[in-house]
Amino acid sequence: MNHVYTVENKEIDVEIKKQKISQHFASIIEELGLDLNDPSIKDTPERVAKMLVNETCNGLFSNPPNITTFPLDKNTSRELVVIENIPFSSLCEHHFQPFVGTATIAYLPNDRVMGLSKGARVLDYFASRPQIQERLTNEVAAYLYEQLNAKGVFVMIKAEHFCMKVRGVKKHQSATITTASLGDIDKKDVLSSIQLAKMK
Ligand SMILES: Nc1nc2c(ncn2[C@@H]2O[C@H](COP(=O)(O)OP(=O)(O)OP(=O)(O)O)[C@@H](O)[C@H]2O)c(=O)[nH]1
Ligand SMILES: [Zn+2]
Repeated sequence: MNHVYTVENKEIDVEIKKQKISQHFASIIEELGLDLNDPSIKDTPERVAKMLVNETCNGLFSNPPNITTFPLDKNTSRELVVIENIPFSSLCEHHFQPFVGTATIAYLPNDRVMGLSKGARVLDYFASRPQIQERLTNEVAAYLYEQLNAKGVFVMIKAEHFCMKVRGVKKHQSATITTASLGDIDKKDVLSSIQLAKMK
């Protein structure tokens, strides 16, 4: 297996990255006064490094997914496509605590439609890096807008931040909603589509 990836023209050896992060995290554990020889803790530096590189920060060490698209023919709707309630988790760059929620992705096709799963793949890719929610919202919208050659793209994210739940202000119930609209799309049309679909 090749462990060297080229991201934005930079070669990254993820195995070396994991080793270095593991060493740094071992220092943090030691500094906290915990026993690195404890059988339950001894592999924690490696576990944390593996989690960061392979999972929660993997978007820093990999390239964005390819988007499968299909040409629009004369029998295919050219109207708004809305994919709602896509769950995700990401990492707040201020405290390295998770933020967790759902996204709604909508686009107005131009000449192609997107494979439906690809919106969720793009969300997961950009979510896998430390950041703020506003940037995540905009990155997902910008990537889809460019890749789909869409008339317009709208992304809405609703998330709970653990940095606000388990520490700091400790506001367990609050959620943050962020939106990004690019091109020719009216967020009111997206929201009324969602409302219409809920009507019995
Ligand atoms: N805009 C934005 N702010 C965020 C996000 N995630 C965390 N924050 C905020 O970033 C701010 C960092 O503030 P600081 O004052 O530097 O950090 P702090 O002293 O730990 O702040 P408290 O969380 O209030 O204890 C906090 O208000 C967080 O709630 C995000 O996704 N978007
Ligand atoms: Zn946060």
